[in-house]
Amino acid sequence: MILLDGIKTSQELRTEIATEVNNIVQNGGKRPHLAAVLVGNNGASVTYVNAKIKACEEVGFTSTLIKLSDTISESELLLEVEKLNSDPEIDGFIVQLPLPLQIDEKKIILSIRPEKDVDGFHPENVGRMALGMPCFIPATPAGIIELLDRYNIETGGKHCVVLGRSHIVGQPISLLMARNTYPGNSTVTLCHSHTRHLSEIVRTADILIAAVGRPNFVTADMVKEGVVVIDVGITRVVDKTKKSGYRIVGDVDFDSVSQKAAFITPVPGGVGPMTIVSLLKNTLKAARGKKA
Ligand SMILES: NC(=O)C1=CN([C@@H]2O[C@H](COP(=O)(O)OP(=O)(O)OC[C@H]3O[C@@H](n4cnc5c(N)ncnc54)[C@H](OP(=O)(O)O)[C@@H]3O)[C@@H](O)[C@H]2O)C=CC1
Ligand SMILES: Nc1nc(=O)c2c([nH]1)NC[C@@H]1CN(c3ccc(C(=O)N[C@@H](CCC(=O)O)C(=O)O)cc3)C=[N+]21
Repeated sequence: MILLDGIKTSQELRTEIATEVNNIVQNGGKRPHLAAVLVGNNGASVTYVNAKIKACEEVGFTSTLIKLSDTISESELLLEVEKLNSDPEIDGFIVQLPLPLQIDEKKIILSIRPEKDVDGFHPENVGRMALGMPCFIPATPAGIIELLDRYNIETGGKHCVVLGRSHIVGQPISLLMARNTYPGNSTVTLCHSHTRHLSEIVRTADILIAAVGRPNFVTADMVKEGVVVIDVGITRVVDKTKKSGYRIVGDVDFDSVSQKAAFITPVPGGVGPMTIVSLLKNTLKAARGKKA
């Protein structure tokens, strides 16, 4: 079994990005600038946004964190987005999801300028991705593709089973695995809560991408020998032995599944760090795009 090490791989990528930032600055260019909007103080969201800001500092980006109250109205948040849209200093920005119930996420996503939409959530970017046109690919699927690529994992002609059809993970990774470039050219089956005979389908997977958000959902009896396993799931479970009071559990029962897998991502330390570095890559691309 080979561990798909997201910490090591993302560190390599961060070093590459930092080198490019240095080149830009030495040639008189401006540092890429990412802004993140955080509404409220949901524990996981605070952790992720802080991790994104820290990653920006590491590669030499400028970053701005905009913290807003969870009682903010939709129109107030739309105004914040508009400010970022029209601020020439900002190359790209994200609005951390989920948002409070009084705010319609779709409206917010639609209001983001596609050229600054480094999350790749705007319909223009989603449509472009589906058509294989230049776009921002959402960070989590982009990170998975990068990991497969860096470990030279064969994907052509393989059966890739995706668990979960969310717009931020399951749906885009299904499209990417099916497209006609490497990594891709897989035969994709997309499963969700209405899928029948899910275990039987998973057992036929050469590549399994799990994004359901249910701890230890995939067990060893459900996978075949030699499977490549990408575990996207992140669930916090109470653990009093930890200083934080919780530990993070993936969608895959790592201890048993890793005994049958050829490659597997750990949780934490797999897809998560790749997501963050992919956001940096998108921001670098946004910064470059403006010059062209
Ligand atoms: N590592 C990273 O960078 C990231 C990790 N995550 C994590 O990935 C997980 C998934 O997140 P996200 O994609 O936002 O998921 P959502 O919660 O939006 O969607 C979950 C999907 O799983 C499906 N599902 C749920 N239960 C079952 C079941 N019993 N059988 C089959 N399908 C099921 C749902 O089906 P249906 O559509 O029918 O409801 C849905 O499509 C979470 O743990 C999240 O924290 C998310 C983003 C990034
Ligand atoms: N607009 C928006 N864009 C997102 O990209 C987005 C979002 N909203 N909302 C939530 C999900 C989730 N997500 C993660 C990012 C990093 C880790 C990550 O770094 N995970 C670490 C562990 C972090 C921890 O300690 O909790 C790891 O897996 O090693 C996890 C999850 C981005 N998302």
